[in-house]
Amino acid sequence: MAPKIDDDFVFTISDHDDVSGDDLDDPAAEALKLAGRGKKRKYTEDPDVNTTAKAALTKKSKKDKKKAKKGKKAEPESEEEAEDAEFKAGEDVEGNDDMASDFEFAVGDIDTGFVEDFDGWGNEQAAQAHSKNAEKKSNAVDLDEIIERRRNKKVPETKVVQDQAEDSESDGGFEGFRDDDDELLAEDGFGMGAESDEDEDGDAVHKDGSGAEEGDSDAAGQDSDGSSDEDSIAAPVPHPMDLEAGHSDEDSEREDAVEAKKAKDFFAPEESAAPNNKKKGTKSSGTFQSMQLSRPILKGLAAVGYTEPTPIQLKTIPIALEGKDVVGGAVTGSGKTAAFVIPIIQRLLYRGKKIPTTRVAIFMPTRELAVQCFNVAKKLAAFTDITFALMAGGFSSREQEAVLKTRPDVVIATPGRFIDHMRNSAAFQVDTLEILVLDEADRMLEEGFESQLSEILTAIPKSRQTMLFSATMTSSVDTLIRVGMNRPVRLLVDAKKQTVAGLVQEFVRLRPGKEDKRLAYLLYMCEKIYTEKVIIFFRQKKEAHRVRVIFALCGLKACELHGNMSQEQRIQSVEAFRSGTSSYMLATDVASRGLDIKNVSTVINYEAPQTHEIYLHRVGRTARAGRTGRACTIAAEPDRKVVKQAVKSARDQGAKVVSRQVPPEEAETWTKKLRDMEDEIEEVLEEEKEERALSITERDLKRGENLIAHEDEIKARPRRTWFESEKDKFAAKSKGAAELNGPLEGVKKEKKKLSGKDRKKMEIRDVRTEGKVWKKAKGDSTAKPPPKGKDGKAGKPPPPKKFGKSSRH
Ligand SMILES: Nc1ncnc2c1ncn2[C@@H]1O[C@H](COP(=O)(O)OP(=O)(O)OP(=O)(O)O)[C@@H](O)[C@H]1O
Repeated sequence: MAPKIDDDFVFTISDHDDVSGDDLDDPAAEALKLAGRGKKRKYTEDPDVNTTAKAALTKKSKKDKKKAKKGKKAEPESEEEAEDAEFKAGEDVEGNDDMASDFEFAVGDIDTGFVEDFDGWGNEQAAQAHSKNAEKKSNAVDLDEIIERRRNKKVPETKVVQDQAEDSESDGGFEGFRDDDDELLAEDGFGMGAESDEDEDGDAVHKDGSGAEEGDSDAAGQDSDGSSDEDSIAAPVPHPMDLEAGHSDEDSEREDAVEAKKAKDFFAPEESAAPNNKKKGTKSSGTFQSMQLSRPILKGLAAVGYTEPTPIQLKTIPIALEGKDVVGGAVTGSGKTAAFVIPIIQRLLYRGKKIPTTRVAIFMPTRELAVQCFNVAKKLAAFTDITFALMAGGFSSREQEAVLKTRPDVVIATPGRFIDHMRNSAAFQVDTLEILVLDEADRMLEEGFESQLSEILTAIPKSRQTMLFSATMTSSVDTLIRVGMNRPVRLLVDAKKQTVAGLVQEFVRLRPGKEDKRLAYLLYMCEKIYTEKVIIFFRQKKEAHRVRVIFALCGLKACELHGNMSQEQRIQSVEAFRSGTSSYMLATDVASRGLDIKNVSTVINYEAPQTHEIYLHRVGRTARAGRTGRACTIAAEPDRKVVKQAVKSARDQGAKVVSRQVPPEEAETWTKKLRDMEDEIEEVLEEEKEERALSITERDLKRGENLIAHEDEIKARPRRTWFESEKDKFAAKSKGAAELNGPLEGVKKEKKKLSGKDRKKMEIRDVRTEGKVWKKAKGDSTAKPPPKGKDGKAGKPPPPKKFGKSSRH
């Protein structure tokens, strides 16, 4: 795989990066090239592309930074520093990734031991490590600093904005959340009467499928600089259900019957799966104590405050303890992580200890989730001798390699980094794996991860135990078969209740013609109603960033979380939000799954997500673990279908659904404020862009210097191999995003065959050009270099691998 850094992102409609498409064969040469073109990049860099200057600047003092700005060379202060920066430069070059490729964390930075306030992140040390100072150091461009500087410079102009904010507060006063704001929704989910003229119009528009795909600009990798108000309008998109036009009820009934037959053959019946458990009767089997868990585990559970198992834990643990394959589904925040971690720990207590062996691999789709799971697992196993390793992108490969040498019992990984180690870390053998877990499994089985999973599944033993979990677990047998499971037991808890009981779902309707009020609505709600622990989801990174600027100008404390940020920035953001330093987290769907932050009071969908599944994951960030919470979706006409689905499913389970009205005068006030702020917003964005370009130039310069100084050493290093080229990865991401977000504009409404062009694209993706492979044990088929051609260059690559279909099926 090409850059090691973003191989494992959850790609949203907005997470397509600008990729060069170049496979970098020679890191040193490429770095020198980069250094040489530093100046050019200054003008070509997208401002939204992350602040990659961190690597060179990480170890630099602020003084150095200023010097560099004046055009002076920034000398490393010590040999160690030079070596460190040089090493990072080398890593960066391999990745060639302007999206945060150049900063790596030591695992120790986030492996924070034990904290009192357990929230899955275990991040007290992280908080220290990423104190304000550290934040300044790592953020090449500090948005708050820019705004502060501007404030100091232009006191009178800023005062206008502040005065207006004060006015609005005194006008309306702080209302907080009032129940009388709510009114029960009508069937269409908009609370306005399903039969009104406007609704009919709206439907007509939707049925026509008219409307441009504005929101998809990122998906096409065209995240242009020119933000406009229009960008904030949710892009009308054809709903995936529309695309299945032509499917009659009869067809789907037939399909259901076929699927039911397949399921009957594929899954083991749940009742017979855990006979021991059944015999015990419900009362005694309702506790952790009755599950025959060992004392160290019970102590671990007590330490984290888990007194009673949640329903999914109650169902899963006894079956998983028997070594059976499991497909588990339960609503968000219902404790799925512990449901697979507890039986793993219990089983490992009885492992042979003479030869340390890596026996378990747990896969997560994002780095944050890998970190989160790592911390939960360590906490639960605190009273055992079981060892864990975190192998997520964005952290130091070398540190991970060192940990792998100790053969940790459990490896918690993102697939991309796992493959990287499979190929390049001599110490890492995967043929000893006995248990495989895919968390957020439906996502992991989507196309973006297909080729990665394929490679992993062909390399690990077929005789393993396999467990799959997700809140929106697919039950498509055809999909599950690809994982090579052995008569899995399907454990669904509250499968029909797709959201938790404590969640109130709220919808704000953007009537036709008022779409440009979206941001005004958001600001009104954030200033007056939802003021603490609010996650706001955006479809586009660019929009999330722009709104962050606006929030900062309005004095609302916000942080961002999306794929344009380095790993360090992402962790800082989550920490700032968790600790309350930031009241609002402006995120893309990179944060929609799994993230477990305590006491998130509200999730706001700035634009409705494009599928019901994504809606469920997003709103699942609040009302977790039996708590209450609100989800508020600003929805326009094109979102009608997703809103309808959400309302229907909420009603079916008797959950509260309300409609919120934004007072027109408030919307007007904010619209005017935003209009007045327009110039300033653009200026801040421009200033930020300039600072970023400067930082990138500095970094490239520094990289070039380091490479010249350490050229021999760098060239002497063995070359790493990557799973996919940038192009391959981009193609896979596009497919993943299409799967996640629904098809793009122009996709025909009926299921279509692959065009020649599409087929070619897929072939290109599958036929990967691999570099030289090194350091791998004999007999490892994945490590064989491609045969050389006549000219001595790498010859035809091996044929693409298929999913590891088990012979058991
Ligand atoms: N038995 C338990 N008792 C009390 N709290 C628990 C228990 N099990 C899990 N929790 C808490 O519930 C919260 C949600 O757990 P977890 O993150 O595993 O949910 P999830 O089902 O994986 O959610 P998602 O679908 O969003 O990934 C966590 O804060 C966790 O600490």
